[in-house]
Amino acid sequence: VKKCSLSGSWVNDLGSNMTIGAVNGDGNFEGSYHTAVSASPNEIKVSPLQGSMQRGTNQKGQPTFGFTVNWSFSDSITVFTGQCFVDNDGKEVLKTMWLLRSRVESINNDWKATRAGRNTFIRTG
Ligand SMILES: O=C1N[C@H]2[C@H](CS[C@H]2CCCCC(=O)c2ccc3ccc4cccc5ccc2c3c45)N1
Repeated sequence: VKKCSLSGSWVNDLGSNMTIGAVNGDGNFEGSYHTAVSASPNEIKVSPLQGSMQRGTNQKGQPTFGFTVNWSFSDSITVFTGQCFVDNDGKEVLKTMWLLRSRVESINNDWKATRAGRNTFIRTG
């Protein structure tokens, strides 16, 4: 099976763009994320991401991964987790789920502080 690599540039179903650098020997990587959407009143800025992917030898080249985006323009954070697939046309697709934790003023508001969702990413360029 063609290997699926996370390095490079991706766009998701919301129009957000992400660029991931080289994956090091430990399976760790860094990159940047430019979200197309936000529920924050602040202007959206490119934000750093860091993550890891599984590189077990038993992988059929379709690794699982996780990464965290620290929203540089606000006091919130998103963790993505998913898997890199090669689809039937040989295209690489990242199927992910995410949790967005927003800062809330009081523990009484903790119940409404986490949003969850899914995103699919394909390569750009
Ligand atoms: O590509 C993708 N884009 C979206 C999905 C998952 S991540 C998400 C973008 C999140 C941007 C930060 C944000 O909305 C945000 C930032 C700061 C906030 C501060 C305070 C908040 C209080 C209540 C609710 C919020 C909801 C989102 C917030 C923030 C808050 N995929």
